[in-house]
Amino acid sequence: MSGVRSATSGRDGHGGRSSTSRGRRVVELVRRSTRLVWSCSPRLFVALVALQIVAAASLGAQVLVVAQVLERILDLTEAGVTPGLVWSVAALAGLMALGALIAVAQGSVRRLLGELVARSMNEKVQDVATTVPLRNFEDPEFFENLQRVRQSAMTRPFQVTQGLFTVIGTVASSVAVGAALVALYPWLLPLLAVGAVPVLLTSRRESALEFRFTVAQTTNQRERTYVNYVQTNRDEAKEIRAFQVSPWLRDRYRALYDSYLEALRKHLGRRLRLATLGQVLSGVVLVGTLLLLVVLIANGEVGVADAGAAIVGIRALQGQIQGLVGGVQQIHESGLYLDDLEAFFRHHADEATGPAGADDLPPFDGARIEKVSFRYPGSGTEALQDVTIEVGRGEVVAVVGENGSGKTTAAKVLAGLYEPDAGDVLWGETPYAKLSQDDLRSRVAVIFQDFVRYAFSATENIALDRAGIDARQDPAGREDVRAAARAADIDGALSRLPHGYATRLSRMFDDSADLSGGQWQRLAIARAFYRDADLVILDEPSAALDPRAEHDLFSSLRTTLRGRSALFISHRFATVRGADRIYVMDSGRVVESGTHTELMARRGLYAELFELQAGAYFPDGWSSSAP
Ligand SMILES: Nc1ncnc2c1ncn2[C@@H]1O[C@H](COP(=O)(O)OP(=O)(O)OP(=O)(O)O)[C@@H](O)[C@H]1O
Repeated sequence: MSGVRSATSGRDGHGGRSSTSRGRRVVELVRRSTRLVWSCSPRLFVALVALQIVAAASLGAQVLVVAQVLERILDLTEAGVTPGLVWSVAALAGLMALGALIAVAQGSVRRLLGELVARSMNEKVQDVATTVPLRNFEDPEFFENLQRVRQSAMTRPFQVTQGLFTVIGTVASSVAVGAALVALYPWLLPLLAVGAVPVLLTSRRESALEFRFTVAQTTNQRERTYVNYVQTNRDEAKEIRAFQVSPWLRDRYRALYDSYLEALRKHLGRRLRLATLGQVLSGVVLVGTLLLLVVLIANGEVGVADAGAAIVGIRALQGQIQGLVGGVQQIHESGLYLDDLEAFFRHHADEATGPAGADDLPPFDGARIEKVSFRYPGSGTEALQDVTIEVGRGEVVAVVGENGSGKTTAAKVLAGLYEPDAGDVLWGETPYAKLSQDDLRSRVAVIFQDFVRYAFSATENIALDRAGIDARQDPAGREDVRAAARAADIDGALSRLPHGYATRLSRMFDDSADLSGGQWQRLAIARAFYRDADLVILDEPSAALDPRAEHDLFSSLRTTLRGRSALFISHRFATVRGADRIYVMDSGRVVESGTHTELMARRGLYAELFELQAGAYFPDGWSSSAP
């Protein structure tokens, strides 16, 4: 992640760059923006450029027609209203109307293009976020970068599009109006160009300030978003009320916002001072140009009609140059974010691809983690130390241990979600690292304690898109989806929903329904059963189940698995008894393993925990002959 940081920090666009390299940077940014926008829709790109050219030509023509109109108006007393005057006025009105119409069309096309560019960038960010190794999500710096690029991907590509077309349009219009001005008086144009320089320079500095401000505020922004989310999210709503947390959260939100606003005020003050400096200097040059025009009229070197048209032209050109400066500023400002986005994509591209020339996944013949150690990024202690856990073909294996002993971490390593720092993770005898991650994921089904409750239909929640589009809307549920639901004993409840399997499971949307905690858990188990995986990993699958459901689940587990292997984590020793092998974890290590009978005979940690739990049911003393 530090790579992303270094790719963005210090890139303020100034840093002692010469004006040639600054010019090159703008050209390079225009080239990249053009490529980006073009790749999203060549057709709209061409349409927009064509519109810009027509708009520019109409603006240049307007200046010349104004000269004609003024000349004929000055002739009015001698010649009266001539057809030439009427035609000139009509041409001027027509050109102005055309300009206005083109502006409306440009607005629409720009908006569409902007959305297409934003979609493409957002999809790239989503691709990275959903494919990088899970370990990244343990790293605050990754989150920070992800948050920033996610935000920039939403708005900045749109701005690049806007900026690019503003530049194209204003350059074309400036050329057209400039040509008209040169025709009226050759020296006006260079003077006006000089006037634009101060604004150009200060606007570049403003862009750099803006980027630095955004980067500096990312942490604050993330925390505000989180506090806002907690206060407005459905899952948190009950606890917020029960624990009366809202005043504390509100204060926290307010404090974060205050600190952001203070920084924003300072930042805006700096931008305003810079903008004022640029505008004042450019204004001085413009006043000089207009005074020159007055002198030229007084000396009779320029006619009154031409001078009038020149003033109209200068006004138009000034508008174009300001637009050009704004466009360059927009591109430059967004360019810094584009760099940031591209650095993020580049940095994570290799991670997402997995091993080159991955081996074919051999038929399943057991999987194991062997002498594995693992430390979470930024954590001082090892979550796993020298851990070996094996699941043979057709075996049902359990992992038990106290909170924080490393069970979930071991399951994630076995599922191929975390790479260990030391030791091996093997599919049969092939290390996971040599296998295609996609193939591996398709052969392992994992249900975590905190499985996701998708606000989609029941079918989609089980099949996760594998059932096909039609099945999602089918209240009766497709047979394979129902078979998985039956195995997890949730078919009845889903069939009774208002739209059966097509019911959307969330109260967030109209015409939807929600399930109880235990029903959700059964649905998650159905999700694991639905996948045709060789290895099923269930992390506390029965935590929310009632005793009957739990008994049913485990008594039928082997039948349901139909010869597939399973590793399950549980705190309930009654469910663990029937496992082929039980691993007992303590402080990141496997301290015991064996069958229930073997472990009880050892009189170690397993026997202690088992008897502790059993004792709660049999306070007068538990014996292995108890029911
Ligand atoms: N994302 C994380 N970042 C840093 N440390 C973590 C993270 N997740 C877990 N840990 C730490 O790793 C150790 C093992 O956690 P793990 O979740 O594997 O335990 P567990 O046995 O599954 O616990 P439980 O029974 O409470 O679910 C704990 O000390 C925990 O604090």
